[in-house]
Amino acid sequence: MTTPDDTPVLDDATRDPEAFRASAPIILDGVDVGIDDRSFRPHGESGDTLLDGLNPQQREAVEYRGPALLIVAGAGSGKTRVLTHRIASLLANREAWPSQILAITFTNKAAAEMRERVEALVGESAQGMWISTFHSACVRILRREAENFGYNRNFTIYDAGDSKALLKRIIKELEADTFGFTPGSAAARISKLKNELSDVDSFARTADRSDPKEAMFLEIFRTYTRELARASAFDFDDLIGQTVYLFRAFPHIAALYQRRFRHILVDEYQDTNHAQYELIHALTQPIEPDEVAELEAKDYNLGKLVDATGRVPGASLTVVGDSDQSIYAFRGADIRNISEFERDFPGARVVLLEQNYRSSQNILSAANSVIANNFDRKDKKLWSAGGDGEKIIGYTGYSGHDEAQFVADEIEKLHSAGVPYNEIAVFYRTNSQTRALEEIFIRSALPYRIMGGTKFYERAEIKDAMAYLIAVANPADEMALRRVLNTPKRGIGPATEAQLAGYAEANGFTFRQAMRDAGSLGMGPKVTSAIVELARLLDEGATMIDPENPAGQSKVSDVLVHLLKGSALVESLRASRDPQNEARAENVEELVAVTKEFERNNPEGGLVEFLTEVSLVAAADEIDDASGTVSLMTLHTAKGLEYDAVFITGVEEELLPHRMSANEPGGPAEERRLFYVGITRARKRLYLSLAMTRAQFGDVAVALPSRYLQEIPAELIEWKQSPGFANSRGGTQSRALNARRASRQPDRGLSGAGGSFGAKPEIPASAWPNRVTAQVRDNGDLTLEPGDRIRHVDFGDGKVTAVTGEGSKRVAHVQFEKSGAKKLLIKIAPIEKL
Ligand SMILES: Nc1ncnc2c1ncn2[C@@H]1O[C@H](COP(=O)(O)OP(=O)(O)OP(=O)(O)O)[C@@H](O)[C@H]1O
Ligand SMILES: [Mg+2]
Repeated sequence: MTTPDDTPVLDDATRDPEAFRASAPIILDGVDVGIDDRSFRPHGESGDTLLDGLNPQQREAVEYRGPALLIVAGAGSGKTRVLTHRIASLLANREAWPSQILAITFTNKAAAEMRERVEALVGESAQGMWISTFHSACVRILRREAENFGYNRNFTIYDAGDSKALLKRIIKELEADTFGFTPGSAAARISKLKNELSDVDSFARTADRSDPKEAMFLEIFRTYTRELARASAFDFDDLIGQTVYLFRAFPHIAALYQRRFRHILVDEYQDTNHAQYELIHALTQPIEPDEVAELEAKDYNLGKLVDATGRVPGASLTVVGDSDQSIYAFRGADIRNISEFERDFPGARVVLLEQNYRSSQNILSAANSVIANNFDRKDKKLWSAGGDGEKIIGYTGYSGHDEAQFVADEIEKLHSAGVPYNEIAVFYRTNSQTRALEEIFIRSALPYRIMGGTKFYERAEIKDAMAYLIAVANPADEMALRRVLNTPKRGIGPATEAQLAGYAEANGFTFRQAMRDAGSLGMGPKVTSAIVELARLLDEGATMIDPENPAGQSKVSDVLVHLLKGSALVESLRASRDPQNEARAENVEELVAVTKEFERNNPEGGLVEFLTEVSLVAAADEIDDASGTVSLMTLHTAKGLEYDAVFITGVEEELLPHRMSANEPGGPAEERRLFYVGITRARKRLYLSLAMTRAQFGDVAVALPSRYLQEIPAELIEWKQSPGFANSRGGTQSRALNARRASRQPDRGLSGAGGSFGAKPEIPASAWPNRVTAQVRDNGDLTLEPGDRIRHVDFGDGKVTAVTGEGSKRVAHVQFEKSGAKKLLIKIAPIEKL
């Protein structure tokens, strides 16, 4: 493994600084930033041609040179494209070294794509740029600087599953479940605090300790923090939070990065949380004159970066975003980061983009009319010069399987008409919806891939094999050690494990040291030798990756194979004769193939780099456009992507909006943005589908059309099979009937399209114009009169101006404070009287 050089090599004076307007970069780690004139050679493209094919606003954004630029625009208006061209233009005009650029994307895949596009525009010079996610950028900084604040550079990264596993143990030990804590709830709360940059000490200062539940939470948080530190591990949120902490605590380290990155660009800025905001803020700070003097004394060689006033100005910051696509509030994302940008970065230029280049007008009109229902937003309308295009296709299945069959049939039609599979995507709100889709797709022999479903790396056997690698890379990682201790079975039971832990605790040892020393614990000879053998195997692995090893460092695949052989992990799976274990054994072998592929792609990368890469794969990263398969993913994963044809399935109440969001403040509005994100992924064809009954939450339940469907003008949708049953002959009754029939005759799944419930009732498409009455609730005989004040879950507070109609058709005319005048069907509107 190559260890990046930890001493910053400062400006290299042999370079001709006159060739560049900006001064030469600091070389932070030899591998990444070893740029010299030879590798900096934009081929052919001059800065001017980079502006071809951009509209005037896009050009303005690409050409702007100044401290801060905010590009706010709707979906598909070229925000990401502008970022790419902006980087290319800085490079092509030789205004910046690649190493002076930091571009933040939402997924590693988006990063790879942006790098490719920049390379296509300016050639190889894109190398040495940092184009990455927040998490990846922070890992690089932390690995380099870890030792400066008491961490080992081989620290482990705990993903969400690891954090929960640790919390599960802690909750058990503290008996915190009696207070109602679950690993999930504790993880969510800790994550939220960390995203607000609140650590355990600051939390302790504000927590109400007289409340036993709060006191217990503090205890959980404290133990969790201690265990992470002991294991030399960071959880996902720490990656950002600890980097911010590092910059605050060590200004001279911050200065290194402030000096290095001259251009910082952030995509999907609407989804940054407070910690990420602070990170960007720290990186764009100027270096003040007194600090400049101090740093010069330390050989920082700030050279030409120092301006006439004696300071190094802050990096130029470009952020792009769309507040209508903010879908991560539940993870602490804060739209205010956009709305307050101008205040936070004085002198910022704001560029608005209006034209959409992605979708046909019908798709955009649907998106516009849906999102217009969110109050508290600036009105903006997406438009396209590409013509109306096809109508949106709607379909109501009798069950999830019927819906899935429709999707599969339509995909086949598209495919025969020449749309490649990889230009087709199917979105859903929750992962549980994939079951029906998968069953039908398998039966129809449709090639598909699920993005971010049960991930390869989440499988138990893969986690086991990975734990061996982690224990080798980071001997302090106790969770990894405990995981491999008796996997495969070696007769080391929980009592022995506790004995080891106790011994370590009592003697101030690490768990690993206790294992090596197992001989002095007086346990049986068999157990003792099993433990000592395991410790020896792991130590062998550590020697294999030791940079000081005279025989040279081994490849990751060799280390893995050595560990697998030594532990007999695969062998024991094979020996069990359980066919599932055979599949597990194959998965572990697949992991060996993964390490080999990693070696091909990263000839310089070692074990730590491999582990980092694995822990940072996000759902969307699994997408492989070249693979010729239909992509299935959640709406959250779909952000930033585009496809010729898009299916949004399960457009039903309870799913979209999701039932969990219904009572959250801002929940339904956030769900609407999610739907908006889904709609705006489609270039040419959009399909919206739902089912009358859905097997969900362990039950077959009647499903109701989503309230959002009503928000799309009827003329934009052509219903192949309409959900207009509520208004057709027989009214709601026939629908209830269907539902009852459904529950008597459970969905037989593979019995075929619509076959589950016998003959399909004919529902005239003309029934749709009356459209769905999305029965969010039943307000019974709620009385309302002009003058009454009400609160609507989406529209906020308003005053009733008139009431018309009778019985269940009574309509309230309401003047909302923020969202204007609306008419609401009193029986079902999500309102309460104030
Ligand atoms: N001026 C232009 N001429 C032609 N095509 C363009 C232009 N600007 C953008 N596009 C294309 O339009 C599509 C959408 O652009 P892009 O992905 O950059 O939009 P976005 O604003 O980032 O969208 P989202 O909000 O969904 O992330 C892309 O295929 C892009 O190549
Ligand atoms: Mg984008």
